[in-house]
Amino acid sequence: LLSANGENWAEMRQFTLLAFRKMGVGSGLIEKRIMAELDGRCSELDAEIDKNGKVTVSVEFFDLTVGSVINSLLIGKRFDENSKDEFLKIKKLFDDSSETFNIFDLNVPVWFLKWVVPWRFNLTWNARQNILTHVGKEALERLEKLKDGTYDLDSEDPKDLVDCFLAKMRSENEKGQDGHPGYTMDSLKLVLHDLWLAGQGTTATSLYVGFMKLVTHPSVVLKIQKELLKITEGSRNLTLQDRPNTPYLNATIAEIQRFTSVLNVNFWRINAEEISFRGFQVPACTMMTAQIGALHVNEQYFEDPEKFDPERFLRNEKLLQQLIPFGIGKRSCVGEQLARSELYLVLGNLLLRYDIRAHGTLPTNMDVFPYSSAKLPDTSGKFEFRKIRKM
Ligand code: HEM
Repeated sequence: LLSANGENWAEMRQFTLLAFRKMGVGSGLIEKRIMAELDGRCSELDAEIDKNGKVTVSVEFFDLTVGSVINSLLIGKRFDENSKDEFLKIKKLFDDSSETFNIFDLNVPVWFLKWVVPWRFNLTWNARQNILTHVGKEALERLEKLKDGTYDLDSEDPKDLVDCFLAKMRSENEKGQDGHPGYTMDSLKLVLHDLWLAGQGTTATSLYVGFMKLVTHPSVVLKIQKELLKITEGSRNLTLQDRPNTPYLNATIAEIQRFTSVLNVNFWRINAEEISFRGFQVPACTMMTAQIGALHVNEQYFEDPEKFDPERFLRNEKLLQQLIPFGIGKRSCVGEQLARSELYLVLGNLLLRYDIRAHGTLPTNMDVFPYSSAKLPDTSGKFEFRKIRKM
């Protein structure tokens, strides 16, 4: 999905979007999955609050919440007490490799990286192999169970993406020569790997950066809480159906996404024909990318871009169209709906349930590796959660 092109990419992208829809992305079903995960994580926090009156929360909380949602959507398992260390280990390896992976690695041939800077190549390679092994193990076990008859697929009610893929693989195999050749176990592992990778850090980083901004802007938090209390009367969770009635929360999420601008560069495009752009003649077949992060701090569109100001999106509703955190066009983010649901439900419901403050001094550096492929904030910041109301 991420690095493929042409027919196979198009097939896998279409499959993924369809599979997400079958599993309820874009409907109330995904809300159930997200809220079940959030409730599970919050009950751990509440147990600590019952004992000590407050709990200290680090970036791990967001990593585990988002990681569990994506893991259960892909391979049907959340990260609980027994498996969370495995997740945090894979995450650490991946974070270490992200620090070095940048535009250089995206541009030079793999053989060059392997021979000239093998340590760098191995860092990235090992991190990716770990994710592949983690998601691949589950897929292979499922296939074995299918073969020995101890598991059956329900293509109308798939448990996760592995179920969707295996059902599709079976139906394509049954077509013989006419079946699509892309549905193999190797493809499944790569699709799982790409979705796990793309769906995890992006959303968790946005939530972490969001709370970093919120604790330093208490007036924004008060406005959100007032808005949320008005519609929920403090007696129920916030749901996706509430979105049209929470303009201030929506604007705050937009401002958080503008600030986070997770990806420093978009994925590559190749122009099919020669184009003229601002006086430059760009020949056909040129690799190009857009810097979304640069657009999001462009003063022409976002006045005083360094200021955290959710109300800019309320003063000018058209501004939302200038914000493209998920990219645009045919290679735009396939996880956009899932990510939007997670940001809304997690941010909104945490603010309804807890009084959230900074714990100690917060780091100010929002991009420790400005030349890496993704924005990587200093994640040493911690928060203090105190209970406002039980849900
Ligand atoms: C706040 C969270 C997220 C942000 C900001 C984000 C951002 C992006 C951006 C900017 C792109 C490149 C778009 C382009 O080149 O035009 C992208 C692509 C992609 N994203 Fe996301 N993403 C997020 C969450 C997710 C999630 C949750 C998933 C999956 C579960 C996901 C899967 C992907 C995939 C597979 C692609 C490649 C699509 C393709 O090449 O066809 N993303 N994302």
